[in-house]
Amino acid sequence: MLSCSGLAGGRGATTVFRDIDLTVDAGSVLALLGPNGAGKTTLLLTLAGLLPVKGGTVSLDGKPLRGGRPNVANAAGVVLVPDNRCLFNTLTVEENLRVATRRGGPEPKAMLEIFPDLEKRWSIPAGALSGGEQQMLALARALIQQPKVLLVDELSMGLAPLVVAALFRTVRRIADEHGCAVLLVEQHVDLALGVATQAAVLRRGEVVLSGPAAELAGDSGRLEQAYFGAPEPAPSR
Ligand SMILES: Nc1ncnc2c1ncn2[C@@H]1O[C@H](COP(=O)(O)OP(=O)(O)OP(=O)(O)O)[C@@H](O)[C@H]1O
Repeated sequence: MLSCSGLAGGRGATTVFRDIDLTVDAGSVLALLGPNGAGKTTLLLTLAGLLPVKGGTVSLDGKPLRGGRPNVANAAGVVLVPDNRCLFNTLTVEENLRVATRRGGPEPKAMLEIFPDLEKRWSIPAGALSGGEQQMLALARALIQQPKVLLVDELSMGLAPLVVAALFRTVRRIADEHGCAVLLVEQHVDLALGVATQAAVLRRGEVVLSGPAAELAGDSGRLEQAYFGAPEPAPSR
């Protein structure tokens, strides 16, 4: 459903990633892994239209998606859950959802089906929620927009592993039940591979390893090498 080919992007005059070929099918989760500074967030922001495309193409359902236009990407069904959540902290849970509703789309209450824990927090400001609840709200605010493609950046940041595991199960449910193509940027490699269909490792702006998530989960050696590069040869005496 979402694919990019030969994609290059970056910040200002700096190219951060290049030659990226990725496809995420409807109903599947692609875990985008890699060390700090590899370019994962920059790639997500580019797919969301928040940073310009410097080369290559992005397409959605086979149709080209013009780069550098967040409103165009969003209207086409690409929705970003940013790593800092970007909630309206002084608005209530319900109000945060209401500002994201679409004409003819679901009402805020419909989100309780998949996020039942938000019900007891319905009328309090988003800024007063726990980190896990805020992340639920950020996901619910994305889901209410009926995304075709969900771009999720470091859902786990600052959260306890048990909370992260529950959130990841919800992400998988969103892919399964809503048919979204999900691109999940994550540092918790094991948790991400546990819910992903496919995975790719980005290092220094290039995809250095990709394949079925279950296959990569069982091959820590290849993953480690993709993260850190080939070991230096031992110095000869
Ligand atoms: N606002 C910015 N202005 C200029 N360069 C930036 C900016 N943000 C990030 N960069 C640079 O872009 C490169 C890729 O950063 P990016 O945040 O995309 O990596 P990442 O893989 O998401 O890493 P992390 O896991 O640490 O968030 C890095 O070299 C970083 O220094």
